[in-house]
Amino acid sequence: MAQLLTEKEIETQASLLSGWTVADKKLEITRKFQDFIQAIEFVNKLVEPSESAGHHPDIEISYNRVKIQVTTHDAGGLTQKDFDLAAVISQIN
Ligand SMILES: C[C@H](O)[C@H](O)[C@H]1CNC2=NC(N)=NC(=O)C2=N1
Repeated sequence: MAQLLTEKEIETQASLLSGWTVADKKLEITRKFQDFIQAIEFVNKLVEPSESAGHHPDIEISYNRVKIQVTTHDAGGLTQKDFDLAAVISQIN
């Protein structure tokens, strides 16, 4: 099982992620798109990297907004897997 990160490690790594917040042991970002179709197109782009990583975000879609939360459920908090996936998601438009 992936190792939980320390508070210091979380703080350091979160500072490198633009637009993400840390709350309740999760990384979170909300992206806003032109419309529902573009929001769904973005969500579909999350499939491949998530499957490749074997690590999957929690996704909430509200019309043109997509809220993404990443945490390691198996470990009960934030691990390196979460920051790695968040960095990949940050590159997707
Ligand atoms: C067996 C499978 O690899 C695990 O259940 C994976 C699947 N995807 C996952 N995704 C996330 N975000 N957290 C996990 O703990 C997790 N576990």
